[in-house]
Amino acid sequence: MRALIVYESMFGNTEAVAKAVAGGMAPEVSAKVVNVDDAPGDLAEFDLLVVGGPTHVHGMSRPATRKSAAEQAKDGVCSRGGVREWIASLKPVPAGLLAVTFDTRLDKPRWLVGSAAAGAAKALERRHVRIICKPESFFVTTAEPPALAGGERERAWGWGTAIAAEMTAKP
Ligand SMILES: Cc1cc2nc3c(=O)[nH]c(=O)nc-3n(C[C@H](O)[C@H](O)[C@H](O)COP(=O)(O)O)c2cc1C
Repeated sequence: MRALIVYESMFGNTEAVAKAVAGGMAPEVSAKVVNVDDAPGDLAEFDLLVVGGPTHVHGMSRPATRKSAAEQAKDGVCSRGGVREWIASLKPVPAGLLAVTFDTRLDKPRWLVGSAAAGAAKALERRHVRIICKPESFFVTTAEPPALAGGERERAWGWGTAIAAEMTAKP
């Protein structure tokens, strides 16, 4: 079973979550973790797609919000592109491809701060990809630059383990 984990990250937190999710999926699911800037357009070799991005202005990032993040990131950003644009650029996806989405965001009610993962799930569904569990959020602090909140790396690892168990469960 093969998974592709595509992440977008400005300050490194979503990247850290993506790597923890991959760690949690092993060894049942072999996960390839790629920055959205290097993400392939052909998904034929994968059974599961995991897409993660930072929440910007209540949803997936846009060029203007990434520019704003880049101005705050003293050491430069991890990603130049965004998952919104990558999903839109996908060629027809292989039939039967499954997906899950996650984001990083502030630890406040979703109605207040939004969720990039919810937007990414909807965008993938529009591309006829089946979402197999509800979008998940991992929390960052309000520090500058933001950092993963305590315990979130471990929670991401556990989320990866749960998804791998779901994928490999016998019917
Ligand atoms: C331009 C901008 C807009 C943001 N808007 C939101 C928001 O609407 N809701 C939220 O919870 N966090 C918001 N944040 C905080 C980001 O979610 C946070 O920077 C991100 O999760 C960090 O992940 P990264 O290190 O992978 O970039 C915003 C951050 C930036 C730079």
